[in-house]
Amino acid sequence: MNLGAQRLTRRILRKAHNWSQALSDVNLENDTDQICEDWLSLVKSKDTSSSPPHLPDLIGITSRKLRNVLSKRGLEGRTFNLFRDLRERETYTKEEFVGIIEKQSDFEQQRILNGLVNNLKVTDWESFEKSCEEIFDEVRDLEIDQSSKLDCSIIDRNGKVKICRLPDYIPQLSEVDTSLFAVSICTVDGQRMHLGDSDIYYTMQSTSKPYTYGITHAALDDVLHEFVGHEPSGQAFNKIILDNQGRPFNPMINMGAIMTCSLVHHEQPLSHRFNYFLEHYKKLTGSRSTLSCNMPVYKSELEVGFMNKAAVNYMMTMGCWKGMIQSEEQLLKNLDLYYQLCSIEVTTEIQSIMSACLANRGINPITGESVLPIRSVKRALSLMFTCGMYDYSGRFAFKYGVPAKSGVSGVTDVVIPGVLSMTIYSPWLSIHSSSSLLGLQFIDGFIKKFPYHVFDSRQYAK
Ligand SMILES: NC(=O)CC[C@H](N)C(=O)O
Repeated sequence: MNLGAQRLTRRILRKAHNWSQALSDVNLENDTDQICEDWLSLVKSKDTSSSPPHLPDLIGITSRKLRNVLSKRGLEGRTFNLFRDLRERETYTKEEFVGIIEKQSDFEQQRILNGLVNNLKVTDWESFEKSCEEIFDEVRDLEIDQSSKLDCSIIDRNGKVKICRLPDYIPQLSEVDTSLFAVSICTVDGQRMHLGDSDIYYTMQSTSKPYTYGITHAALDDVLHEFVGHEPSGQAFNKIILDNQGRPFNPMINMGAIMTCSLVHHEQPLSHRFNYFLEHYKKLTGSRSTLSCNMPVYKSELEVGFMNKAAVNYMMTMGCWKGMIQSEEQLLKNLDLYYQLCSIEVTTEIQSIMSACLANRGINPITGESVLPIRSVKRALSLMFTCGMYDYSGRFAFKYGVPAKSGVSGVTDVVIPGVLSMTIYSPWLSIHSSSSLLGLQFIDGFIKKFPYHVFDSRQYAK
């Protein structure tokens, strides 16, 4: 957090810093009955070596009570360091409790306070969650008629038949459990919701592209656009095509993403370059645990990615690297790096935090860390809006009006700037959009229910 933001946070904290008042809700969170029961069993227990405490002393604040209040508002206990410092069974007086809260970082204290006074992006979390669950259940129950290992048809929410297929051009991607379906949502205040198989790992594929772009843009600024454009191509993601200045059309399609990731630290060993991206990806997840590649998927792409090989050869022939690359070995290293980024494994729980950084000006809503500069986030979101869904981007923007990015593993990231992000995963791809059909269906239900289409003026109404 920069100095200005820290000062501001402190000021807000001091002003609203009546913890006693803020915590009154927690006290009302009535589990007094449980405490009485515990007390009675203590009194009745045979252990008379120490006299039982007075009942009123026990009716204080517990970690569990605070956790419950925050979780009803979408703030998960596991995202706070505070709960590591609090003992589960102990009951604290308000003063003791406040003392422990005040040991946490300013950012965390602000999050706790926001949770307690419900100063959050989604104020009626419980009904929001219920609506999302209803949409999720409706989409999960859509009729799927599987005609072969790779093909199926699905009757969508509007009763239309949609033909779907698994992306067998990367053989490992078709070796998947097609019944998987997961949605995770994360608001800019770090309120989170997970539905379905949200702890199952999949590879990010093209949903890595906005992050790779943001990280590269942060390092190189608009110089990067000397090598890659910003127009939608109107073509499939793997089409071999350059714009009228001889650049890949944009960083959201394969050619553009290969070019983008090749530009930073290109003189360094591949291991260093991969690690550079990985470290940034990790900060976006806000987690201390490592991220890694799915080896079979990575190898599968290397083995059979003939279109991408043709694409880099074509770009080389056309001088797209402007002399930066001299040999075939250097050329293929860039493709290798691109494949590594596509094969990074995440769950929707993890990825929704990454996309929430894009919704939140580049700041991780869980850790408070500023991971990407706002100017790079702005550009990444514009590109997602106009080019993120490949040759379906225009129709998607028209219908749903939100920045989004899809990947052939069946994942879709949606960002509603200043509000929330969602990551949806389900492997069946609509043959029209190369995007997850159930993902599109969830978005359809969500945007019909909540007016987040950028041109839906209801969301700006006072
Ligand atoms: N649309 C995608 O997700 C494509 C990514 C995939 N790794 C490829 O290069 O073809």
